[in-house]
Amino acid sequence: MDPEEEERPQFLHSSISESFELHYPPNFTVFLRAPSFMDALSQLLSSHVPSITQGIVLVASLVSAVVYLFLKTIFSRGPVDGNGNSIPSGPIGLPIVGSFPFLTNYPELTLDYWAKKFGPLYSLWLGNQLFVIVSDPQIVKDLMVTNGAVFSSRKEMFLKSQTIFAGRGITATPYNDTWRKHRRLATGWLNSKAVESYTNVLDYEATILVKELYRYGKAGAAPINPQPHAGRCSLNNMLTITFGTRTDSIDHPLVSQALRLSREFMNCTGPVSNLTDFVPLLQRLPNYMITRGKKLHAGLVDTYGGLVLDIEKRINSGEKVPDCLVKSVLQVNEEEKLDHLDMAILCSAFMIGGVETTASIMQWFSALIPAYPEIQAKAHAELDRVVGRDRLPTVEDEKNLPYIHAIIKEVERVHNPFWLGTPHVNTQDFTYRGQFIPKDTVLVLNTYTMHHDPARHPDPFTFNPDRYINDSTLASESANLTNPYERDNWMFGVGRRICPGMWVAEREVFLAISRMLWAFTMKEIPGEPIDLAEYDGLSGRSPVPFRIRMVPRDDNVARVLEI
Ligand code: HEM
Repeated sequence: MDPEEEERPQFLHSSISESFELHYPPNFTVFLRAPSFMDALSQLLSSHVPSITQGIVLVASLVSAVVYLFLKTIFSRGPVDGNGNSIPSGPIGLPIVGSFPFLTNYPELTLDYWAKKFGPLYSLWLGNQLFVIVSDPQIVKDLMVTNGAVFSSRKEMFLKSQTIFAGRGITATPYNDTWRKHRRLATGWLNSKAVESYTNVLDYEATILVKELYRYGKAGAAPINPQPHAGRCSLNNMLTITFGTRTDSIDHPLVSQALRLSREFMNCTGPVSNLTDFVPLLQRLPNYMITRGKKLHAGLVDTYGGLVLDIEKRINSGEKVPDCLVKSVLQVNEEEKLDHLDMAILCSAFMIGGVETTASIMQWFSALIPAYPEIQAKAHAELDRVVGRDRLPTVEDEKNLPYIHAIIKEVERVHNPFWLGTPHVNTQDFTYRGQFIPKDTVLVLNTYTMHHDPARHPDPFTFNPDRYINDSTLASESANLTNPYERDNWMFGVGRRICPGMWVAEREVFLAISRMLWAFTMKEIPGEPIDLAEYDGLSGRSPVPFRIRMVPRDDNVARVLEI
């Protein structure tokens, strides 16, 4: 490692960047450490830019930077309201692309750095789009909950909303009647009462998960990567709820197909990751990201639209089809007036929103926990006391397992799959504490900063489940606390767009994690360190592949699992 780099504090400002008077974040050091402008440019193009077209735009923007620095002293950085209140302060950014080049790798670190510099409400430009970054629970509540009628829309992003979801899909639709209809249909299948009706499915899949980990890990004798197994567990839950079907092994073709589609979605649609979304010119030029978006759209419609057609055919031929989202929506379709594409995209939103997310928490748990034998020992003691060794933990046990509950909350705090949530948009001009937020601003929930706030979570970079030991709330209860500083974490978002899948997700994750802990001692493999800093996915994060040893705790495991 470069000794200079070793000594440099993570977020130290470079004197060169200071002299440019721009607010360069840490990943701008790619320029500062390069021997020449051309080297820097080629590094930028190779490491940060997904297509040549975007590269050309970046070159143009760099060449005009000098002119811009001069002009910026003449022009203000954003609009003002009728009373002269201006938009929140923030980094100046580059011409044309704004702050985009600083946000491509680990955007949460850059946004956290700027939150410390500009405060809990700051703005930045990406291309022609204004963003406001919110990093304080009270401000989040004031804007996105108390003023939820204003701050609950979505920006129709070119790639995610228009290309991949074709203007449909609950996650990406603006705050309008189409969204209300899709949200009503979704919550009908995801509310707490509905979850009770299919908890047996979640229970079954969690048991299968543990059996598979036992079998593929050869009862602790062989190293295992738990990721595909966690992925299939989440996938089967969503397949059953949505289509009344499931896969029978990780080798089933639908497993790789569904996980590939979810991963590609996560890689194409980070809230701040596509220059194509913010530079209209790029939307008219041949562009690698557009090709990927179109291919992904076709893949989703083929796969999930195909499953919808299959159910429709079976119903029409008089076959008995298990209860599921698609069946119930088809039955009321006369009045709901959803066409085939609507159905395909609604189902895609379930399969994307409900698979990589819960699987990600199980994966981060499996990647983290081997490094903490003392935490596992405490969890084992609690499980043995409350559940014993003759059965698996069940949903009914959860309230009596505060330490397991706390471990899960702590994993979610340190490894939220969505550091930047799914951004909201305001449908009216709004002035908050003397700062102007014009209509159509994109609001990003900066959960990385909030989850690492030392005032709320002392010693925030330490994995310490004890910090949640007295918090018995479910995620849905915690999200409704009057004092937003007491909320457990911000993983499920906020306000009227809060994740409608949180009841099913929480139950699914509890069953999987409590059973893994009940069955195994999870161990690191000597010489195979697990990388917790790197991750896959721009919008939803999962750990990069790793292997561990999952050693059955005793002979009761095989007996109870009937292996
Ligand atoms: C650990 C698991 C999960 C996490 C971390 C998660 C996170 C999120 C987040 C951050 C949002 C955006 C909220 C906002 O706009 O403020 C969201 C929305 C959504 N989630 Fe989840 N989610 C999870 C599981 C699920 C599951 C199991 C489903 C089931 C289908 C689901 C379905 C949805 C849908 C449909 C939306 C769109 C809501 C809307 O725009 O109105 N999610 N989720």
